[in-house]
Amino acid sequence: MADSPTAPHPDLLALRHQIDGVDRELLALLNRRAGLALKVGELKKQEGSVVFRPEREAQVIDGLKAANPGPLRSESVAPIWREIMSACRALETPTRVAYLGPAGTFSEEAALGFFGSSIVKVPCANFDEVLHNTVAGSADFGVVPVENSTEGVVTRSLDLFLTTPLFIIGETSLLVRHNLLRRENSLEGITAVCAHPQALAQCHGWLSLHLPHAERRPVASNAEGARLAAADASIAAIASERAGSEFGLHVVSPAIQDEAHNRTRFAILAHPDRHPRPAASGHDCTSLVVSVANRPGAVHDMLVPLKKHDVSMTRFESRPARSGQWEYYFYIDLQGHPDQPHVAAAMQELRAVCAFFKLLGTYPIDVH
Ligand SMILES: O=C(O)C(=O)C[C@]1(C(=O)O)C=C[C@@H](O)C=C1
Repeated sequence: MADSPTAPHPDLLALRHQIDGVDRELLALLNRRAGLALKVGELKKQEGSVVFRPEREAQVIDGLKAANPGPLRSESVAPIWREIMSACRALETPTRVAYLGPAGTFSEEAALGFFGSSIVKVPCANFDEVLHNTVAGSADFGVVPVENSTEGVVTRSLDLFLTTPLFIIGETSLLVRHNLLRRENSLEGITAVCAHPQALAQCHGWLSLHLPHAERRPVASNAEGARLAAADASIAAIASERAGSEFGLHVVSPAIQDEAHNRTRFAILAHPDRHPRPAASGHDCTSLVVSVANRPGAVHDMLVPLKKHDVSMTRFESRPARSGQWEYYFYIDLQGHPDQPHVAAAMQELRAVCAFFKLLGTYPIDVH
């Protein structure tokens, strides 16, 4: 039953009074924490070391999740402390993050989810520009999508990894819900649907069923599609709810992606000259790209060191080397950190059997 505006229940008033008291205590504690982070920041400045430590943040969250007595849900712990640490980090130094813009993209959501909202946003026109800004130093970190659970790898990102001097220092994954957005709250009269090619592909089944005659028009980002839909009532966009409110559009149909559990995984990149490789956190992933000679058994030989040293492979992806010789690059994720002797030994032996070997990064596994 709805609250009566005139006579709130006396117990409700008493409970709210207690909540106000707890909030004041929390605020005092958060400020005490912020004061300590400021001191850490001073120390780091003296030592000339970097502020953002993904492995430390992962350990803080892991530790709190393990210690959480409830009733606060365990999955609430990570987002709350990510925001707290984001605010503390911002007191130490600004964190400039490049991602595929404009406002309202899933890349922006991934950047905010990973770094928290106390960041300086550097929205970019495409993935190449994200990497360029991060290499040039106009951003401290770059965020790019790597793979989607429905559509597979984001090929442009993997191809860029091959040559970039940047290093992967973190990962984050996002549940991607696509919505059909439009100025009018109806499906009538839609002549074109504008979205990023990945989003169009992830909603292929729904579009064929509900808008079979509408043109599917690929654009640079979903937010760009939303911008076009805001300017023309005959255009619909596929984008997040956030993009919808950003551009004043109706959610005509929510969650139109063909897979209910459609997730996209993003890599967080930094320049190794300005950011050290994250130390081992205890739950780490190491990403490599390798190639082997085009001869029988070469791929098998590549896997032998991993089996020998008991290193799990969590991902194995191939991309054509574009040599015209049916040669491939293999993108491999290993469980563990090169500071662990068995991982180091496996990597050393793997390197010896590879024609090409590049360490893409080592980073804490995403914690939810
Ligand atoms: O422990 C540190 O190194 C800090 O700077 C503090 C803190 C935090 O708020 O807990 C903030 C930023 C770092 O990324 C890690 C942790």
